Amino acid sequence: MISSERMAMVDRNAAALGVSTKQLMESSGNAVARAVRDRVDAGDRVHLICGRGNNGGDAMVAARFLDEFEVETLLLGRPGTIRTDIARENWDALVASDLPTRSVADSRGFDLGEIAPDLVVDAMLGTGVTGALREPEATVTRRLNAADVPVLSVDVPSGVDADTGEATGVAVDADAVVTFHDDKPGLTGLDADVTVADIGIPDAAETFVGPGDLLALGRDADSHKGDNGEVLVVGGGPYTGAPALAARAALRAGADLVRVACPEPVAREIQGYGPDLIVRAFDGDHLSPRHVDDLLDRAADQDTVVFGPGLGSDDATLDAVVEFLAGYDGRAVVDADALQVVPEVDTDAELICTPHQGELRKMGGETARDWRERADLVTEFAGDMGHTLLVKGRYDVISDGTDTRVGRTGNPGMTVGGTGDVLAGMTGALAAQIQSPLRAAALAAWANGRAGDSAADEFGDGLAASDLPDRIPQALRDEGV
Ligand SMILES: NC(=O)C1=CN([C@@H]2O[C@H](COP(=O)(O)OP(=O)(O)OC[C@H]3O[C@@H](n4cnc5c(N)ncnc54)[C@H](O)[C@@H]3O)[C@@H](O)[C@H]2O)[C@H](O)CC1
Ligand SMILES: [K+]
Repeated sequence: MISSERMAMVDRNAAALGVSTKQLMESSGNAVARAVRDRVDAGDRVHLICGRGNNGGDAMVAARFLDEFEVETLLLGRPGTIRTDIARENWDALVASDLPTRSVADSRGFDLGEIAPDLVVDAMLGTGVTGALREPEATVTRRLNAADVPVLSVDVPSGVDADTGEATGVAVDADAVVTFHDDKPGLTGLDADVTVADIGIPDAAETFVGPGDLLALGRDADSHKGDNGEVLVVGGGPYTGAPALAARAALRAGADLVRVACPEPVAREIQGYGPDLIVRAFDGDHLSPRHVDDLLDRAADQDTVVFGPGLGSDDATLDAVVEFLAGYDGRAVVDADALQVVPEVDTDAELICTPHQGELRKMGGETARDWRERADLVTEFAGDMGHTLLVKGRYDVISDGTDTRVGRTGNPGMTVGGTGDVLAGMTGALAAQIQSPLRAAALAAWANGRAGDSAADEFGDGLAASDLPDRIPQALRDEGV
């Protein structure tokens, strides 16, 4: 089962792996042809009704595979209004091959003819539908539903929302649907005969985080201050640089406001990093239980809290972590020394834990050399814990116990101290902007590795964690393939 949002990410990841959307359309069209052959006999009449998007494109490909039938390909709209290159190229190929095509500017030109065809292929719209069907699709749909002709829908019956199965307006009442790659939630309730066709998308497009996962980071143009998240970093103690690295990474990953709660000596140092960070010191030189109530107040109106960079593992500090998590019910990234107490804490918080493999074992998790084995172990442990895990390694494994992704970016130079703080800060910022903790953590792992790869291009194994934050914006851009 796959959502249309996730399908778009997987499409993009497939393209980045070298399997272009045009190749996927060719496979989709071939799958449509196979579904046609399952329903009608050689010599029968088949009408393909095409929209102006890639759903239409699928049927334009299918038309090349259906020589044994009497096929007509009908485009709803003028060829110049076909919206994608790959659909238009397939339309042009039909015209150039002198295969029977017709295009109608509106529904007046649409009729099923005196003798209705033996099968109509509905390729007007698929996952690209928005709102109630407009003209000419609406009238064509009504005529189709009124006619007594078998209908095979491509990917989704036109007008039906692939995720919900609902239709805002009219929708094609399909007898059969051939959908691609994986079943769609909106198809389960339909009384149509649904076939799922494999269209050659490599599993890697789903398993490995790629540029498609950036689609989770939709940035609406009119977002204003506070929309892209407020992050509180709680860190510092024996280590002063860690909270600053995490905070700068959060800023560079698009958080609007980043506050740092840290011991006084650390605050003085971070103040030196300039005006971008709002620093709130707490007394003493390490986090203790007496600080927890005030921290819970401050955390209450933040989108995410990044807990742990540089806190150290003093007993009082770990007690404070337990008390904070027991009293916190928001979203938090937990990193470094704070991680070891997570399994014992009963919390309503939505946690993203970012251990390396040593810290995972300290939490009671198991790890393995082979990343596939590690992925299974991490998935199981995340499920047991009820939190999202991002386990860092040559291959990062990210899981919420149900879905699991693997990050393959990064390089050995990143074992230098501090890259984990950058990752924690970026995870906090993305988790403040993306609803799914798993998607936020997967994107953070992938972008952190890309920032590290960019730093390694320049500094080799001499890269420092402080080289990473400024490379995050580029790492979060899809430079296309
Ligand atoms: N990996 C895959 O699953 C692949 C799927 N493919 C097919 O691509 C479509 C999605 O194509 P897309 O171009 O994004 O959108 P559609 O063709 O579904 O529809 C867009 C088209 O429809 C118009 N439109 C949108 N809403 C309405 C409306 N309410 N009324 C009228 N017209 C509407 C819009 O203007 C566009 O013209 C997917 O379903 C698969 O069939 C690819 O083949 C590749 C791989
Ligand atoms: K369709």
